[in-house]
Amino acid sequence: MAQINPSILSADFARLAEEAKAVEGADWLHVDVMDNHFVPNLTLGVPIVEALSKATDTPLDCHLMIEDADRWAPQYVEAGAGSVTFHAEAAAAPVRLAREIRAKGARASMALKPATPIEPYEDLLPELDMLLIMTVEPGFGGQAFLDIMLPKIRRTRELISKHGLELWLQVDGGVSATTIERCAEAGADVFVAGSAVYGAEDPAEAVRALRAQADTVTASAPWACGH
Ligand SMILES: O=C(CO)[C@H](O)[C@H](O)COP(=O)(O)O
Repeated sequence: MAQINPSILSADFARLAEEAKAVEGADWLHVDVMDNHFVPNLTLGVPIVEALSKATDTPLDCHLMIEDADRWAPQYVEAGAGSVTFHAEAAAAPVRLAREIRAKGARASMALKPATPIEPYEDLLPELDMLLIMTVEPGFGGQAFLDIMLPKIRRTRELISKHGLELWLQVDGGVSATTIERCAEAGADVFVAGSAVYGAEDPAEAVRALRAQADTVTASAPWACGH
């Protein structure tokens, strides 16, 4: 089954609790943490994640687009995140960090910017619960999907299969009704969607429609693990 994670980057930040409730039924709520250093945008931090985790039953999938991930990521687990994604480009000790996130009780995930290849990280995959392939340059919602990322998604799926891992493969950026099937065909099974969900008249229905569309592909994929 495909998972759809609405990105609150496209929500109304003055009504975050209501916006979180508007997508209950989604698998996870994707929370974009940006520090204006790793990416040229600034969003939210630990106190808001803590408040959001109390405001919704949907588990939080925190995507840290921040420098010094080794220092900050564990604090997002303590704030209530069920999954914490750090960037490979921002972590000094990714293995130690993934182990620390898992030891604190959350799923550990690592993200790759578009220009970062997967191959140097092959041996780290067993340390992770999810790998995030960015399909836009991180920093802003509403950007056009980068088709040139499809081969990387395909190669990552092959590595996951080769090692027999139950690693989730997430894509983030420009995911919509127009692009989700291409991502699923390439091997993604977790889809972050910001503007395609929060820009819709009925965000909960947009989540259902995207999931159904992705499932037309993932349901018959040899690697689908039914999570
Ligand atoms: O991480 C992100 C940007 O860095 C966002 O999650 C992503 O861009 C979602 O927005 P959209 O679906 O509108 O592209």
